Amino acid sequence: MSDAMADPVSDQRDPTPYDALLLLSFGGPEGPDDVVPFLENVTRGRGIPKERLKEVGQHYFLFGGVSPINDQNRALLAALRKDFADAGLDLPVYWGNRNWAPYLTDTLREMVADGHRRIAVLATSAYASYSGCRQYRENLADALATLEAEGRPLPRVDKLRHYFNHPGFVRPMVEGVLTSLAKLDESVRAGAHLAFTTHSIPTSAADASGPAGEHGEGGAYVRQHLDVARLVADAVRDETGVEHPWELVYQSRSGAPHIPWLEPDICDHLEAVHAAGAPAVVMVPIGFVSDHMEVLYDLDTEATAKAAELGLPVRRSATVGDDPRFAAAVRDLVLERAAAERGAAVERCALGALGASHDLCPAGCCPARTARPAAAGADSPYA
Ligand SMILES: CC1=C(CCC(=O)O)c2cc3nc(cc4[nH]c(cc5[nH]c(cc1n2)c(C)c5CCC(=O)O)c(CCC(=O)O)c4C)C(CCC(=O)O)=C3C
Ligand SMILES: [Fe+2]
Repeated sequence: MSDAMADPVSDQRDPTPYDALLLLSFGGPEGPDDVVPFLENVTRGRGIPKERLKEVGQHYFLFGGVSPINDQNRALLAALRKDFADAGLDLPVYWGNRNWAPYLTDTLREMVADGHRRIAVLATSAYASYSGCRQYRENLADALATLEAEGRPLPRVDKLRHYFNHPGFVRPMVEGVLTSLAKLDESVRAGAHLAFTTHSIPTSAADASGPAGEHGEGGAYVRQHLDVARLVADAVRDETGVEHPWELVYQSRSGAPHIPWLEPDICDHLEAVHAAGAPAVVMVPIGFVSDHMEVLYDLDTEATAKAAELGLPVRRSATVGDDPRFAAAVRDLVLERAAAERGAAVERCALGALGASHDLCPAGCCPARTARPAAAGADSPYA
């Protein structure tokens, strides 16, 4: 691995002003009876067609009604606690979800009861966009509003910056691609294409993602993913000496068919590169932090079946999950933000062309279709 990929986690350990870290995630069902209520939570007020919901419910039932995402977050929680303890960083870590137990509001209430008032928040989404950033901020505002209505003291919550280009996020993915390439038959390995995938979102949401006017078509969402794809592809080339053709493609589209979403879809892409003579493909889910249902169903089940039908050898590379380098990156992000909040000089660690993302989302960043209160940004109604 090149020096530029070296891990620059600082050796300092002062989390002041933070007194706790909250791991904020999506949540998922843990048994067949959870599936429908979970989907109702996810889609409340979002106008997703009934047919799509039935179909997505089937994805979960295929796996016994259990999403792997909660166990993956439990593993990440353990990895964070171990990393912090090993580094001598004394900062308790809690976990709460947007759509399933443990619910964010319950966790935040517990944190306040435990005396925490200044909370750093890590969302399990590395990129800008309404779904990956502002929606989590809206959930934080909702939770704060509930605590306020209950007459409890309100903590201050600071969402840590987007970490798509942090080496602790990028480097494990590079290794994942190398592992997947090694598993391909030697006869097809050198010619293998890399298909970087992320969640499709409406093109209007992509165009509006990030601070208004700072990014062109596709917005911060597409630019950030392109930057990561290029970083991973370049690092793989440096390691193997082979220039693998690559493209950024999309998966998990929902919503009404007449509304444009980001394309091409991974399955259409597999067809296209197969027709163009690609001997094999490695699917690289750079848009996700763990191998949850969108990876397990949309890539490992659906896209893999499509490839089999085409006779195209495919592999799917691992997401970062609970990789210790990712846990160390989270520590780095906490300490970086803590120093910034204290007014101290900070060294921000970021690879690629875009630089480190902002700490505080500016007003109107990643706008919602209908404006709602969002915490942890310049337009937050909370301190
Ligand atoms: C950008 C993005 C991420 C990545 C960032 C992040 O991680 O936050 C993400 C993650 C996830 N999405 C997930 C599940 C679902 N997403 C849905 C619906 C939607 N996602 C969207 C976007 C994203 N989603 C959008 C624009 C919609 C349309 C409705 C709307 O505008 O809100 C639906 C409804 C059915 C359907 O339409 O598919 C489900 C069930 C799970 C859990 C998986 C598990 O259980 O293991 C995870 C991690
Ligand atoms: Fe989603």
